[in-house]
Amino acid sequence: MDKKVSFTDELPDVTISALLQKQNNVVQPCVIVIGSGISGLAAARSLSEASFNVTVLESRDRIGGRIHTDYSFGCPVDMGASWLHGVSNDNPLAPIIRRLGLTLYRTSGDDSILYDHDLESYGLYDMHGNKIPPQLVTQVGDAFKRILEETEKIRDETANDMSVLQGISIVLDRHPELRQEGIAYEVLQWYICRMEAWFAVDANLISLKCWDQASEPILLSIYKHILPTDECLSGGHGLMVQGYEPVIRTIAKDIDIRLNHRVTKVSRTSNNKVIVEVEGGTNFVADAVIITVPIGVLKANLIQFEPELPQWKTSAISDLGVGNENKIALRFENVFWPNVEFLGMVAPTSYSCGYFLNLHKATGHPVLVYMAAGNLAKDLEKLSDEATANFVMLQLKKMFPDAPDPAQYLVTRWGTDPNTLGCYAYDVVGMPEDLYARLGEPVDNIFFGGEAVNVEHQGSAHGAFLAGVSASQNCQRYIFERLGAWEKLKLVSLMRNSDILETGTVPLQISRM
Ligand SMILES: Cc1cc2nc3c(=O)[nH]c(=O)nc-3n(C[C@H](O)[C@H](O)[C@H](O)COP(=O)(O)OP(=O)(O)OC[C@H]3O[C@@H](n4cnc5c(N)ncnc54)[C@H](O)[C@@H]3O)c2cc1C
Repeated sequence: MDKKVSFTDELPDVTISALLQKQNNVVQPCVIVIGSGISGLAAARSLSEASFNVTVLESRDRIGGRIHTDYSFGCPVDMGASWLHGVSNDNPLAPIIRRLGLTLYRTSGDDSILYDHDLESYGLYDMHGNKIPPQLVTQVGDAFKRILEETEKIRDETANDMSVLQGISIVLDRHPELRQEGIAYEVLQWYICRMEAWFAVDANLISLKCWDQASEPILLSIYKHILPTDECLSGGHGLMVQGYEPVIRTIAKDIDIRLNHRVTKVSRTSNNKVIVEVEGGTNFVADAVIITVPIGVLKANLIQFEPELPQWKTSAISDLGVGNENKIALRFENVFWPNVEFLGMVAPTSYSCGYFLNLHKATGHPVLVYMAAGNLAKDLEKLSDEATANFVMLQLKKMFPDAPDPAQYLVTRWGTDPNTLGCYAYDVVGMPEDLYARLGEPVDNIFFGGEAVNVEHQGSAHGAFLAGVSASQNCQRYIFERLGAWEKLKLVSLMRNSDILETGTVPLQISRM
């Protein structure tokens, strides 16, 4: 990772003793980071290692944001991010995972997302509890692959954008042989449901034109047999067996983090400072600010800017979509389900399909995690936790009529949680293609990090991490350019090597190859 290297070119030619004489008079530059998700923490860590004075302001009473490992079941259960996408040393999170000796359970050895879990490790059922023959699942999967391939042609043919669902519909008109009937149709809906879960939005809302540009690793993953995958992180997808929390704690170590500090306003002053106002009236003054709050929070204008952000920035914020995905985790006293990674229900619409991640297979704990995305995720947030758990149990009982009640359950509400207001960014039909890049552009001494700023890996933990490091580097460069020669020298003399970004030789621990 490119870090701190370019600054030293601008140093004055001095002796160490002269430097030491001057050192005590130099004030370290001060930066505020808003948000203690993985992006904000990565930014803060990188600034701190570069000897900047950094304070993180976090609205919640916990760190981690959309990475949240819950321990109330007596075992770690990730209610936000749970997979490492790209189980390889190229993944920027690999050095931390390796150093902590965390285990990854690889649900897929390749980079696909639709076929990211071996088909033999799925148990698919219809609404009446009948198991779907695996050959049929494979056969419909092959048809779905062809359909996706054909949608690419539609995109190349048409100047105007359309939704992925419209693209699929045109393909099926042109290629009646790819249409599915009866139970095969329901299996196709289940594949669409899985795709929608990845994007966290229904297929009628995803832009056909942009989904490879903005969600490039995702599309390449979908088209793994069709398009080259050289820009994807390789290594497939691995579940964090001990949960993501240790990674968060490691990045956050020794950083000045103020919990329960909800930022309401960011003002730029005429003397190049920023004033960051927190609910309750406290003000923090700094040389720069890095904003890493979720795109949903920015879209809802929960932070006021003085002067207002320029139009190119506000339009990027409003034009990006934000999807939703919720998890409902159920802990049982005993395991009564088969030893597969995923249990899925097929149905006549993708909305009514569903699936459970079987944590027992990966971690040994008797836990199933239901995942709902798009409109279903939104609708579930209208219910109480108890009603949501009941709904999920009804789904489970379609497959296993004798399923007992869970001993405990957990329900997320990422869409209505005011600290998140959505799951992660997606491309809305008909919008410009440079939104992620614009979102990441600084406005003077206001810098932007967060998942939605990463042009290549948005919607991921490693993408958010990289966006934080990148925002920190831009911020450092900005401040460094404005320092006098002695301040520069002081700063460089204090910089230390990163203890978390280092690349070691310890291999990643993968429990399933
Ligand atoms: C259900 C779900 C499943 C996912 N699964 C995966 C997965 O398996 N693998 C993967 O790689 N990625 C996954 N992701 C995506 C991944 O979790 C995110 O991309 C990443 O965690 C985002 O990090 P971030 O730092 O950008 O934002 P966040 O983690 O959201 O951090 C932003 C922080 O800002 C705080 N904040 C908000 N408003 C304010 C305010 N006004 N003042 C101060 N602080 C504020 C928030 O409380 C939060 O702590 C998933 C996400 C969800 C929701």
